Amino acid sequence: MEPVLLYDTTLRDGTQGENINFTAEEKIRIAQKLDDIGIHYIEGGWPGSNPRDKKFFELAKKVEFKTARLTAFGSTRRPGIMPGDDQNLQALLESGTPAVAIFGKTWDLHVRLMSNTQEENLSMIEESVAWLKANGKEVIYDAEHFFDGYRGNPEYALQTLRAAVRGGADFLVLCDTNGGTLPAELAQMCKAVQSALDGRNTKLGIHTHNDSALAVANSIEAVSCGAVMVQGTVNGYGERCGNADLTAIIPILCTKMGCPCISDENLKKLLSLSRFVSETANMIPLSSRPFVGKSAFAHKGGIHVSAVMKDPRAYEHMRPEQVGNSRQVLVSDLSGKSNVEYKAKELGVDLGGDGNSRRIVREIKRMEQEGYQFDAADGSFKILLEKLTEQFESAFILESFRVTIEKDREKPCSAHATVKISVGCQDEITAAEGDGPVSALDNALRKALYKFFPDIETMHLVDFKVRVIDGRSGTDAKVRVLIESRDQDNIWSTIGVSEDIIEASWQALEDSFQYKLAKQQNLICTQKQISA
Ligand SMILES: CC(=O)SCCNC(=O)CCNC(=O)[C@H](O)C(C)(C)COP(=O)(O)OP(=O)(O)OC[C@H]1O[C@@H](n2cnc3c(N)ncnc32)[C@H](O)[C@@H]1OP(=O)(O)O
Ligand SMILES: CC(=O)C(=O)O
Repeated sequence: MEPVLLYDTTLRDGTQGENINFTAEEKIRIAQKLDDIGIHYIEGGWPGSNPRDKKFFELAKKVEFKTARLTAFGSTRRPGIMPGDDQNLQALLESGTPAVAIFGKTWDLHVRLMSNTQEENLSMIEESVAWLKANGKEVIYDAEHFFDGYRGNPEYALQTLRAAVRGGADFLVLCDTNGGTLPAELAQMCKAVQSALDGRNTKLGIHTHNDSALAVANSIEAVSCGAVMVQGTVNGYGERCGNADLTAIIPILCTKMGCPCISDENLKKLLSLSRFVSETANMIPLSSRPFVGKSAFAHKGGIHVSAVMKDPRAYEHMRPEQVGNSRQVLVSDLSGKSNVEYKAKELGVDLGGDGNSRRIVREIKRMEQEGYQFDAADGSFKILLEKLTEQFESAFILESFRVTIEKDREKPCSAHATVKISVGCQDEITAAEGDGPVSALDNALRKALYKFFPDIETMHLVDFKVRVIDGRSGTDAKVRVLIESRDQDNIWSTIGVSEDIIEASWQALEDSFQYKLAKQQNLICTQKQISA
């Protein structure tokens, strides 16, 4: 199969997605990551559109890209003027990139919408491409609405492509702009283009949108039909339902189609690229995203885990490490002993025999029926395993706590907590305030523990989620509290369940501190073992 070139448009079409926004500096950082993974073309933005994209191309002049050709995006000239008089085309030259991409109209309906004539549209395409070529650019011609245009008026759609070929375009990119095309018809139309342009040396590319959830499938289909450039975005960000997701297309090409568009080493950076872009876009990474999502290789069903432990191929279509991901085993009421044994090993807990794992499975199922959800709370699960196998060593014991909330007419609520704990044979009582009751409890407990474990300072609560388990019972319903905590090395989650939200919060909070302190004790033991 001919090598396929990857064309990333995260920084242009990606930013046309709702809530996706990057500063010029962030765009540079993303471009460097894209270059680092081996993307061949990076579309940086539309310099004729806004000052931010203009600034990006100014900043990019100082960046050396290892693999990628930086590309500026724009449209054909406006009707009735010369290309040299068109500000948008001028801006493309000023961006100083080796390659440019321009889009033109393929669909006769759209030509009419512009109150343009079909002849003038053909001239706009040919002259704009020719002018950019005469100015030394590699030109990628995006045939906007190609598939809709071909469906409506195939002869005119082909004429627009021929105009781009006459202008000297290096690539003709067929765009499924509205994302409504199905793979089989897309394949037919790609083949029709190939036979209509037979003998001319223009290479075909594909640019698809995900409105029918088929952007990746359509891109892959086009490659099978001979397209040598695939356009897409990281995480599929883009206008409306998004663009073709490169985090799926790249591994499919590399591992399933015998088309190694990036090296095996670079493929391992895919998850990190995906996370970097979602982090920069301030978007929560989608767990179920194929290949790079947190759940992409997560096994919950007991039957699956039992088989995966014998041979991962049973329920994994590829090795997660190939894309930088890893296998996860989740524990829940759908677990069997295989889940528990796998997870215990991962968490470093010795279960001491088959009988124990069966007993633990029964206990998990009972507790999940009560409202616990262990696949979201590794920290509490580790503590539970240790308790059930009598290995748990409590760093502290709660003697009592008291929480009060005060509301004065004008002022916002204020919360105060008093906590009494014992550590070894010493008692400690502390009081603290907080923005709310859980924050007050957290502050009081932290203060009490600090005297014995100063390292507690490095730990912070980063997320607190409350979910009513069965809302039909009104205010008597049980609540589930999930707390996520972190220190300089780790993130862990803990859980509490009760009819009382403060009690549920305390359970999750206590587990969180116990987990941290056990981790610290383990470290001290390991260090002692090392120095001995
Ligand atoms: C399929 C795609 O994703 S194409 C990319 C779409 N992306 C964007 O639109 C984001 C960036 N866009 C912008 O910043 C602005 O729309 C600009 C600067 C390009 C143009 O702004 P304005 O001049 O105010 O025009 P406006 O956005 O209202 O309309 C677009 C104009 O471009 C014209 N146009 C559309 N496609 C093309 C084309 N391929 N070639 C030439 N002109 C075109 C339209 O006919 C319309 O012209 P009109 O103003 O004479 O009616
Ligand atoms: C060019 C482009 O972004 C499109 O047709 O969707």
